[in-house]
Amino acid sequence: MYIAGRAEMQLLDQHTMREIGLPGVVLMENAGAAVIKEVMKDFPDKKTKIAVLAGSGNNGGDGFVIARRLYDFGYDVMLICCVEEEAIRGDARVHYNVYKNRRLPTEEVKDVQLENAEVIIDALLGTGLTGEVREPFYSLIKKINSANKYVYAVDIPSGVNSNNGEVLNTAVKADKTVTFVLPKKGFYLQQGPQYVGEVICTDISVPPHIVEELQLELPRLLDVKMADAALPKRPAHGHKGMFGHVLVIGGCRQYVGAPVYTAKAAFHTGAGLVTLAVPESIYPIVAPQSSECLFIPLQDKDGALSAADISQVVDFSAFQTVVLGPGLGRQTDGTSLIRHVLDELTDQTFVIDADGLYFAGHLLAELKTYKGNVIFTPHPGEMARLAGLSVKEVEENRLEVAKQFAGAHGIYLLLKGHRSIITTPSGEQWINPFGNDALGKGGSGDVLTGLIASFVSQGAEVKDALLAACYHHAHAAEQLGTKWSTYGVLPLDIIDYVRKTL
Ligand SMILES: NC(=O)C1=CN([C@@H]2O[C@H](COP(=O)(O)OP(=O)(O)OC[C@H]3O[C@@H](n4cnc5c(N)ncnc54)[C@H](O)[C@@H]3O)[C@@H](O)[C@H]2O)[C@@H](O)CC1
Ligand SMILES: [K+]
Repeated sequence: MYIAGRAEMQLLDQHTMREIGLPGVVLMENAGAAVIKEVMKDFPDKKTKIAVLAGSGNNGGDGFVIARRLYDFGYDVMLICCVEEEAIRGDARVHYNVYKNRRLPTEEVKDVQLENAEVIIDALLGTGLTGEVREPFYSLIKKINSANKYVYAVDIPSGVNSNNGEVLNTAVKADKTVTFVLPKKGFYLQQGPQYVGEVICTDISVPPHIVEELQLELPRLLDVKMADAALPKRPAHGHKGMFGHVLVIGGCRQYVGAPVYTAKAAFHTGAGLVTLAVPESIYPIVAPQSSECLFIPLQDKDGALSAADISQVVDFSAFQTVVLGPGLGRQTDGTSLIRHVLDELTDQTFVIDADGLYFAGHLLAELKTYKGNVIFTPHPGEMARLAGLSVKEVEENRLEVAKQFAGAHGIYLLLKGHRSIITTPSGEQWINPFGNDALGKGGSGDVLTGLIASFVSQGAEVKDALLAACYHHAHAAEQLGTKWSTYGVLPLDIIDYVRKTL
């Protein structure tokens, strides 16, 4: 499914109204009907007291439809029209008039008693929000959030920017957001995820194929079906040679576990063979922890990898996927190391992670001319460094920064963080809506890198490997977080869960 921002939603709505000829008031009626369908499913008892708060724009217009239809189904409704009648215009005014012509009751804003309601429906502000939330909405949103009731957001929680998820001063904290046509980008960016609750995307008769017709380049939402289709297929007659050989280069005296997590994640999820190339001083510690792997101890200098001997010691032609970076540290001459590796690679997929990215920033031109696929997996801090931006700038423009960087340097980019973004060199993008704080722990990223390498080695296209890896990594965190708690899930638990549920 695609996700859209304000301008794209306006394009889709306008196209449906102007080119197709379906009037806006019909779309609004459908939008209201879609919301009450959800409410009636969740609260079948008609005695439920429901407060609908409506603003002046089309989001408010949806609110008038919702209140009318809930009355007609026999619910105990309180419509609070939060603006002066004269401010309501266009399609919203049509539905306001319909509501009034039906002689249905409205309540004054000053009399709002949300304590009496069991359910609150927020139809104050939708995709038309600009700037900080102003009065009277600011105070109303505060009231909604402190009322401690079940809250539905109509299209988007009021106060959340639909383009980038920014919440400037306040926003409704919804339990469920019933959104129209497509989920909004803001649900998955910046503060947005903290406000949307469960997202239900509904059809209001805007034809879904017009995204392609209008040639809109929209990011997509990663879903289970996509992740399933993206998993590499394993023929029953497959042998270890068919499932690929992953090389993991990394580790230093300080970070012994990181390369182990990457290697285990790769091997335990189907790679045929995994070799760990680590500094020889930590080899005696690493080897007993990962006896399923092959080893190449490399020269080291003060407990970190020395680049000097890698070309002589490693036969790179044996590997389908090379990972560089987990636990590498910054004491090594990482730039030379990457250069040596690049000299030896022919067309293997090259995954650069963690401190590998610290050095890779100096070699973007060389990486661009490399024949094989290159994958970068930065977190926002690493992304900021690579792109020459602040973390704030990255976080405020995650989709744009990722697209620009991947395109300019010809790499596949996984921009990590809550709601990771996958970008191909040609600019296709997916947002991963799964995952939780169980992944907020050292080692999680190393596991994710191992999953990516594993799936590439088993024959998945790079984009598919990224989709499958992100989904399974995040899904494991959600499942284990529910089964236990998000406090105690460890990187090895993630590997074990993915291993058992692929
Ligand atoms: N035909 C359409 O365009 C459809 C639109 N729909 C609804 O319409 C919404 C978009 O409608 P609009 O574009 O009219 O915009 P909104 O209804 O989201 O907001 C516009 C109104 O909010 C006020 N406003 C904007 N920023 C504010 C701020 N920071 N503080 C206080 N007030 C502020 C504006 O003055 C204006 O009155 C969608 O989110 C959706 O709910 C649906 O009814 C489906 C069809
Ligand atoms: K809203």
